[in-house]
Amino acid sequence: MTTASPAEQRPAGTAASPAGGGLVRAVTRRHLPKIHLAVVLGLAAAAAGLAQPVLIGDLIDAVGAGSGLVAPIAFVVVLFLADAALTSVQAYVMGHAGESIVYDTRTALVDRVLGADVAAFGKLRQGDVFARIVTDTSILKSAWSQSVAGIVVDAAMVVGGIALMLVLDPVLLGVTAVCLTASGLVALVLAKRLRKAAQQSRAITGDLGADVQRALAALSTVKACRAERFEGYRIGAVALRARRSGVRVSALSAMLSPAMSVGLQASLAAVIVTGASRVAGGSMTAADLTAFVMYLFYLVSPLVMMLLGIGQLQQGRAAIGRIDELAAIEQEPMPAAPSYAAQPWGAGGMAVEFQGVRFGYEPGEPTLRGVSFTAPSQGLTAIVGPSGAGKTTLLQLLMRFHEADGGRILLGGENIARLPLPVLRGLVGYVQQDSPLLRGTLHENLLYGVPSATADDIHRALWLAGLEDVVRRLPRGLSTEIGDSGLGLSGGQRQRLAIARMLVRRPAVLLLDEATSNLDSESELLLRRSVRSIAAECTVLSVAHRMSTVVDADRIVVLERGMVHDVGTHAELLRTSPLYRRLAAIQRRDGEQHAAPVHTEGR
Ligand SMILES: Nc1ncnc2c1ncn2[C@@H]1O[C@H](COP(=O)(O)OP(=O)(O)OP(=O)(O)O)[C@@H](O)[C@H]1O
Repeated sequence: MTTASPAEQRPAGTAASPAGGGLVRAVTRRHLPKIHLAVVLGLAAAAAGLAQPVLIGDLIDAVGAGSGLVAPIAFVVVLFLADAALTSVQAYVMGHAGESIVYDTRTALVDRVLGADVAAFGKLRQGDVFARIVTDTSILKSAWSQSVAGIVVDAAMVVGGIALMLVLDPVLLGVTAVCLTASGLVALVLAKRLRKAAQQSRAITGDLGADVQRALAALSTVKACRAERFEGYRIGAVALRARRSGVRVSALSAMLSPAMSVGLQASLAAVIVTGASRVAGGSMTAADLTAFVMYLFYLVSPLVMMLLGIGQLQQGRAAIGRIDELAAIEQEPMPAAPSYAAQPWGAGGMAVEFQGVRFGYEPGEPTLRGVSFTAPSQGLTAIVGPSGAGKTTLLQLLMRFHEADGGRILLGGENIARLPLPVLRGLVGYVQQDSPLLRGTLHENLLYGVPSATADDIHRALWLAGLEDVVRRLPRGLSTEIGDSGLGLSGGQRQRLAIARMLVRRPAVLLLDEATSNLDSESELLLRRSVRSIAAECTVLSVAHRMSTVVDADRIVVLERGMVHDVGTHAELLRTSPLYRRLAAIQRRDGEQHAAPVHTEGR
């Protein structure tokens, strides 16, 4: 086993991917060459487009003068073709850049979320996180990369067009400018509102994702409580808010381009009337008027596109804000190159020692108030106590999901605060309450996180967890598919599979959190045997729910209100610990009615 020094560990809040500076900006910077190429291609296409009215004006002059038409026609055709080719290549390059930005942002965001500090992640709504990773990032393509490049090209087209119109006839340009300025101001106001509406819409979409995820994650509970309609109405209400805000965004977007079109149509009417009188008065040629009107038409598309692009950019900025916010989530301290080699089978366990450990989830509200006890390097140590005593919290501190506020936790004599996280989590296996199984085969579940595990590792883990016979009886064996949450397996089988999955990793210490809460008597007996076998191989620290599992333990730690009350064997504690006797009595009384947990609701 090699370990990295704390200095090599990445401090919380900083990571390989930038958080504070804005993830999207950093990712976009990586793809700037492609965006620049797209802009250059777009500008070349714009130049080809802008030259067309001049050449068509020349063609009209040539027709009027009766001179040769072959060269002017050839120029116009070449420009048309060049314009079309440049535009399509530009669209492809831009699309490629957009997809690459979306891909890089998604993968970086997933890394940030997977590497997040457990407490920081716990404060987020999972559906909203999902919406940010999947939906908000998809907006980046159209609303960020494409619109930025599009705006640059369209703006160049507009500026170029206006310059050429100025050369052709400044008076007509003045008439055009008055009409366009009025509609431009309206468009700017609309764009501002659009940004606000888009921000709201993105936030409501996040709420919707969070609510749908909440209902789906607890579908059985929803059905058991006959709350389908309630959830339907609740989600429907958020969906209605999403619809309303989406409609508002669509309405504002829809008003943007007509606002400009009205200005253009008014300009066109004014230019034709003014231009016709200037041609009649001899101060302008018919060819110049034709070219001017063509420029006006040429301006329509880039102007409208530019305004649409600004609208999209506003929507994109709302998404970028949400993405950057998620990317800034606090990170666990991970070494740059995690290193851990699994223990060989039979290598034995590691002693776990809590020395005056203090911890509170909230400041001023201590959950653990100086916990001290030792779990020897082999055998089963059970932790019992009333509900809310802090049993699960103890295990989570040992996994370093949270950092202790005071005291030390030693693993094999080493302070776990000094162990790199991958090493610590390689040494300690944690089977939490309702350990989720993953959609896929039994085999995939067992190999989860340890693709290098051998067939021997798997068989030994299955044997220790008492699952060998169960798997042998399945027609498809380890290739049997299990659904989300392990649908298709009994509660006991699910739990033992979760334990086997941890055992494949060959941990030195196995933490079982209320691993027998779901089991019937037969499954529980099987599991008790398994735990005994496992305890012969490594340290087992088990938050026990039932007296029957505690009776076997080599050592029982009785926890109450965040403090160790007593430590001993079952027989010793029955003699010496009033609290333990009381817990046992409650369990016995309940057990006569039905097999119930060993803990009581806090006192
Ligand atoms: N993420 C959290 N944020 C804030 N408080 C928490 C959090 N998790 C647990 N607590 C609180 O910490 C206390 C100890 O919780 P813990 O889950 O460790 O108790 P426990 O002994 O395992 O209880 P049980 O037997 O009911 O599972 C409880 O008062 C609980 O409400």
